[in-house]
Amino acid sequence: TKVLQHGAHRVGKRTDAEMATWRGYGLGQFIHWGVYSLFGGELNGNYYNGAAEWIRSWKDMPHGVYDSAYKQFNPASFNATQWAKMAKQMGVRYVTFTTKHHDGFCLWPSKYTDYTIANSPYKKDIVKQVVDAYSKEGIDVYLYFSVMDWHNPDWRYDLKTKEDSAAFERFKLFTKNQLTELLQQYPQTKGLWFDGTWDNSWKKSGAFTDTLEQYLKTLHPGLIIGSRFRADEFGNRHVDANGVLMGDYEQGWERKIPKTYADVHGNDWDCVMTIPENGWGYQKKWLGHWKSTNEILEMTAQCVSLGGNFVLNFGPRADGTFRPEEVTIAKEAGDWMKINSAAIYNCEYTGWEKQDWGYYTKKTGENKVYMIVFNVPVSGSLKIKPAKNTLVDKAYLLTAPGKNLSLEKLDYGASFIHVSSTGYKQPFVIVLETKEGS
Ligand SMILES: C[C@@H]1N[C@@H](C#Cc2ccccc2)[C@H](O)[C@@H]1O
Repeated sequence: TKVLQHGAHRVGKRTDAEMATWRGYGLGQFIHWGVYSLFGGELNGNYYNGAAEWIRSWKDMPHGVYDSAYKQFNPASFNATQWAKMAKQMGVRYVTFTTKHHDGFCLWPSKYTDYTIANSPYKKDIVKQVVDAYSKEGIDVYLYFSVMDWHNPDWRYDLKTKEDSAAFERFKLFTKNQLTELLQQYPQTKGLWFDGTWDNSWKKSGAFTDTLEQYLKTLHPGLIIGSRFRADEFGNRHVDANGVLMGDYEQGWERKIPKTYADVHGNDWDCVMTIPENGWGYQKKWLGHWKSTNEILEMTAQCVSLGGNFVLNFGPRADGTFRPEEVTIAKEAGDWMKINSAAIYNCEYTGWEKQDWGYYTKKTGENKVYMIVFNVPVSGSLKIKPAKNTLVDKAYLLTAPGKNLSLEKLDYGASFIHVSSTGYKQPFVIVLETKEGS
């Protein structure tokens, strides 16, 4: 292993209370909202075929048109309390909200640029309203912050000249100042979700990213920052030159979910996911397939079964309203969570052999394993194979705790649980009460 000055400063998971809370969230919400929401992926009747929040980078989008659009940003229907109540009803336990995306527009009245909500017709501090409303509903708030800032003239993709370096020094100070004001003005914030850190300029600033992360954590003890923030002194991101994760959790699962537990390398992690195939900001047209509630519930179960959290993105319209599809998904997912959240909240990876019917989760610190069943075979026989030295005492539907299901012992430590083979409209949960033994 190499001796690194600016690699990971901890091997293994954080063991403090704040991180234990994060680990148990299970389900979260992402919200992408900003100037890009005004366009919804469209300009003059033509549709941008990329992610709508990247429309400023579209060759058909004159930068002047985009950069003056904030003068139309005036979300008359924005109601942070309604957003927070929709999220509460859905059963999310944390929200990640865009304070500033790649375009550089700040949804808080930053002192360090004029390109902020304070100079829009709306004027009011959106970040404050979101932080206050979600915190009031008991939902923890994390602030998304894009380091890459297309609006700031000192931003550089690479550092090739002395001028580049001089400009980027100014940019690094600007970034530190903005992060300081976010943490000081919104102290309820539990963590920062960084993005736009993939360019050479940032990869060449490993020492700075290390110092800045330590500064932010001193300013805000317990702060949670994922692996997308740092670079080590060799420009490695996420994991340092010794292969050790830099950050409090693995933050690479964007629109993808690990297949096996081995894929997460024993780290904490979350998956952030769009409802359409791609696109985080509001899109007038959802291109291609978009996920049903049952697909979203399956992704949630899959993530929790592998020790992670699932974070679903919503892209409100410029006026502050959500698409009907998003409202429906939040309601339907929430109705399922109301009945079944015991199998999602404060649950972890069981280590039991994965079966085709669905996913196992395990309540942290309890002798309870949950089967979240998505695929009942035509036989109606659900095979289970508990981990070594684990016996199943009894099995019952989460919704019918008093009625034990029949457990038929098989060879090799396996058993069948027999259920009806038809009539399921949505996933259901079976509780296995376990004890040690062979
Ligand atoms: C959380 C998501 N990260 C951002 C991105 C990206 C990206 C950048 C380069 C190549 C592919 C995807 C998206 O705009 C959204 O904010």
